[in-house]
This record gives sequence, structure tokens and C-alpha cells, in this order.
Amino acid sequence: MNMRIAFDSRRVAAATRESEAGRTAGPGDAVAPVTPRLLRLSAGVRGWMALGTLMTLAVTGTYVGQGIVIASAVERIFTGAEWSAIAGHLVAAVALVAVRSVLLWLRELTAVATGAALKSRLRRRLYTKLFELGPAYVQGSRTGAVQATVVDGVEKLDVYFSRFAAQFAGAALGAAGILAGLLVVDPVIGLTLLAGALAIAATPLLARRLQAERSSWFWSQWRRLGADHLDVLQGMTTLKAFDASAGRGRELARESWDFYRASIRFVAVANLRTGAMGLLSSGGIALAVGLGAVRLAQGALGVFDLLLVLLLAREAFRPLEELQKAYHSAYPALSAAAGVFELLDAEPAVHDPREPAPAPRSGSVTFENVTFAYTPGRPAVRNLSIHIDEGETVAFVGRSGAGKSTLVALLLRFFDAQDGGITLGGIDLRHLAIPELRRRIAVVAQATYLFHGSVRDNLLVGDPGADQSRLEDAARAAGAHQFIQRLPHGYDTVVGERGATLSGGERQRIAIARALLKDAPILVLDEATSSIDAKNEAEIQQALDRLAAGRTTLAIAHRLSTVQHADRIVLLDHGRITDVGTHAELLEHSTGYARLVAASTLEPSAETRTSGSGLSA
Ligand SMILES: Nc1ncnc2c1ncn2[C@@H]1O[C@H](COP(=O)(O)OP(=O)(O)OP(=O)(O)O)[C@@H](O)[C@H]1O
Repeated sequence: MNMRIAFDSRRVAAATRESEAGRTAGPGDAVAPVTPRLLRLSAGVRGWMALGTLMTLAVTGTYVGQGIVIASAVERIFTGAEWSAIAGHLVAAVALVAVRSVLLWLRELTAVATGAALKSRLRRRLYTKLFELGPAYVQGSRTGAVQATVVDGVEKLDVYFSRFAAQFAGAALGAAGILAGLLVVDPVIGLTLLAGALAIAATPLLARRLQAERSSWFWSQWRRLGADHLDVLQGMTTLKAFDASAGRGRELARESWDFYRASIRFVAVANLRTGAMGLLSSGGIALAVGLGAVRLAQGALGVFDLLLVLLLAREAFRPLEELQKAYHSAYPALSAAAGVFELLDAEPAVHDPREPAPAPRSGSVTFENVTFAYTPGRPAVRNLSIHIDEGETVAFVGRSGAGKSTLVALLLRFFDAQDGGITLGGIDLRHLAIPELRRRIAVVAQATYLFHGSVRDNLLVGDPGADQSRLEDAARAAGAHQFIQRLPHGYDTVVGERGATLSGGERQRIAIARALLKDAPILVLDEATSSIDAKNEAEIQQALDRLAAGRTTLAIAHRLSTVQHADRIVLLDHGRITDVGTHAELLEHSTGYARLVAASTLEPSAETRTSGSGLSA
């Protein structure tokens, strides 16, 4: 079953290696600081970003106004004006400071609003894509790495768009405006400052290659560390049970050290760039003021103009410096964007048909010469054909790895067969709308996934519109009602993450109730009674029989209890059907089946265990 496949560690490990080779950004992978594609991610928040730009321009405007007012006031003081002549200037300067404070506050609010809108849009887009990609993609990726992209990656993009990109135009225009003004005041000083500003603007471009490498490495270490920590948290019980936590802890410590080094290298380059820019900025201002003093001495510049140079030269560089600071914190977004694009570009394993066929009228299922391989050249299902009548119960048995779960994954269209096809009611699955197909199939899986929420929430997954009496009927039929009633808050009791506060059997009963509520014409039972104790197994089996009545049922069976109730049993070996028949027929003529029973791969049911019948055959 899909859940089983998803949590099978050997497969996950293999997929992890594959995904790491393919998904870790290498040096130079980082995207350019501004690319059309990156900017397209801002769709829906551009209005907010434009407002951020205006705010930045307005803030620069207050600095310029303040510079002019102060220069004028100081000039008047030098020329012996009365205090009353500069009182208006002082009031204006204070007012500009106050206006700027309000503007900065509004700019911050705008940035937060931009970020919030961007994050919610982008995450919705990524989750929609993840659902479209389905289990096939999630199996091939590390949960932690996907989480790093969807959670941390999106946070980084927030900084990029709400701080850096939103302020970019404002800062550039503000600096350009001030420089143009200073060019008019004095072309020599203006050109000197322009050269300094261009050098500052060019610094990140020069440092980009160096920083891209560091940033990619930093980000890939981050994703890896996140994935490994999540792995350890999820596998805590296993690590403790095998006394393997110390070894795993050492591995994590080593990875943390790698991450530390990645961070230091990244910050070192970033600081180098910041330092270079600070030097250029201070050097430029000092040169401009020095030149201004010389020009004043030569009589080419008035006192007011020199004061303007003194006060505004700093302002010409300030927006650029602010932008650099924003760029510094937004830079990891460029690597994070690589992960986001990778997810958005991923091709789903299956596609919805353009013009879906009408819903099938019958619940018969036919596999026609189906061949499917996860890895080229290693088919998990080979040229397999079987027709299952509407309402028939067919059990699939076989050794581990025989291909049982793969058949179910193909039926649910998590994957498409490379050869042959599957029909439902005579219609090829590839011609059916995927949601329509999945609505027609209810699954009771071995590893039941319960979501964090109340028992009721988990039951409603089967039928969101079900009322309390339907929930209770289903729970009763699944043998779950009694234990649910005994829970502290009955149906409103919150089950922990993955239903951790319930026993395996209880979880499975909820899964059975959920499938009952879904009331789909096709039922997939994946060793549905495996977590149920012997006392309740017969009871649950009866509930399942009632559930299966009138439905086409595919049962992946490890127990004789399931098998004995099936209309037919299909014996699989290496992806092929080797025998088909009833339990009695197979016991009689199938050596493979007899071997399975003898090897106890098919465990005795509660009935056979207590009656002692059947298994010895
Ligand atoms: N996601 C996957 N990627 C690569 N190979 C896979 C994947 N899932 C299953 N396989 C391989 O396909 C073959 C059939 O696996 P499948 O899970 O269908 O067997 P199964 O009969 O259900 O086994 P079990 O009873 O142990 O669950 C096995 O060789 C298995 O290793």
C-alpha cells in the first residue's frame, strides 16, 4: 500500500541517496539575483511591493529634505542670522524626522503584509503541486528536504521579496535622484560620488560567484540537516530499541559541524562584501567632502553647497547600503528558490486526462498484461492479467516483494503501468479523472495514518458530510464505538500525531470505520486485520465481510482469515501470477501456496488458531 511503501526504510534510504545526488544544489547552481522567473513568483503581491518602493522613496525624500533644511539653517548661522530666522528650519527638520518615523513604521507594516501574502500564496502553490505529484514524488524525496523547501525556503523568499525586491527600485531611484542633484551642485563632486555609487552597486555582482557557491553549499547542508533531524525524531523508538542513538547522534554532530562550517564560510564572504562596500562608501564621502573644501577655497563652491555635499553625500549611499543589508539577508533566498523551482518543475508520475471519460457504471477491475518497474529493467509486476468481477473478493498473496502493494499503487494510479493497462468498469484508468477514480476506492491500510485532531475529524476524512449517527454506525460496524466512548472526550478526543495515543488495533478500527464511511464501490484491504488481537479479529473480519459485500474487494493478505473468505486467491511470485483458485483448490494443487502456508507466511486466523484447523495443510 502507498503508506507502507512510503515508510519502508530500505526504499526510503535508496530514494534518499538518489534524491540527494539529484537535488542538492551544487556550486554555481544559485540563480541570478534577479531573474524573470524569480520575479514571477511575486505574482499577487506586486501591489504591496510597489507600495514598499514608494515608502522607500518617501523615506529617502525626508532625508534629502532634512539635509537641505539643515544646510540652509547652518548657512544662516554662518552669515550671522537671528535665531528667529532659523526657527522655522528647526521645526521643519523635527517634522521631517517625525514623518520619517511614521514612514519607516508604515514601510515595515508593508513589508510584513507583502511577506504574509507572498508566503501564503507560495505555500498554497507548493502544496497544490505536492498533492499533484502525489506519493510517487514524496517517496523519492526526503520529507525533511521537502519541508525545508516549503517552510524555510518560503521564509527566505519572504525576506527577498518583502525587503530586498520591494525596496530595490526605491533605493536605486532615491540614490540616482540625490546624485543627479549633487551633479548639478558641482559636477566634479557629483561624478566622484557617482563613481563610488557605481562601485558599490558592482560589488555584489563581483562577489556573486563566490557567494553563490557558499550559499548553495549552506542551503544544501541546511536541507540535509533538517531532513536528518526529522528522520531521527521519527525513528526515535527504533534508535532506542536498537541502542543506536549514540551512533546516530555522532553522525548528526558531524553534520552539524559541516553546517557550522558552511554558515561561517557563507557569512565570511557576505561580511567581506559588506566591509568592501563600507570602505567604498566612507571613502567616497571623505573624497567628496575633501574636494568640496578645496572647491570652496577656490571659490568654486558656496558654503550652502558645501554643506549640501556634506549632508547629502551620505544620503546618496544610504539607500544602497540599506539595500545591501536587505540583499545580505535575502541572498539565501536565491538558493532556496532553486529548491522551490525544482518542486514546481517536477513532473507528476501520472496526469489527469484532458477530457475524462464518464464515470464507470460497474465496479469490475481488469489488469491486462500489466508490466511496471520502479527502476528500469527491474519489473515489480510482469505481464500480469486478471479480471475481478464486480462484487468479487480477491486476495493477493505471495512472499515479501512479490508485487502485491504495487498492484494497489497501480490501481490507485500513483503510477502508470509501462505496458498494458488497468480498466475499471471497462474504462481505462488513464481516461478517468483521478479524483473520480480515487473516490471510487476505499483503502484500509496496514499502517493507518491518523492525523493530529479528534477521532471525529479522522473519521470525517471518509465522508466530510457524515452526521454523528452515521459516524457511530460506522464505528460500531468497525468495532470501534466502544473504545471511542471510553476515551476521555469520546469522539472529540484528540489523537496525537499519527494517532500515537491509540493502540495499533484501535487505529486500524478507525481506519475501517473511515472506509465504511467512504462507501466506495471498490475496497482495498491491506492486511487490514494485522493489528487486531485474536479476540477481536473474528469480529472485525465479520465487519469487513459486511463491508466487502457487494463491493469489489482486493485484499492483500498475510493471514488465512482473509484468504479463506476470498472468492479467489491469487498467488504472486516476482510480479507474476503463478496460481489462482480458492483456498481449498490451491491447497490441493499449488505447491507454492502450500509452501506459503507451511512457512506460515500466511498466518493462522484467530478462528484457525483457536480451532486448530486448516493451517497444518
Ligand atoms: N518505491 C519503490 N521504489 C523502488 N522499488 C520499489 C518501490 N516499491 C516497491 N519496490 C520494489 O518492487 C517490488 C515489489 O514490491 P511490493 O511492495 O509491491 O511487494 P509486496 O508483495 O507488497 O511486498 P510486502 O509484502 O513486503 O509489502 C519489490 O522488489 C520492491 O523492492
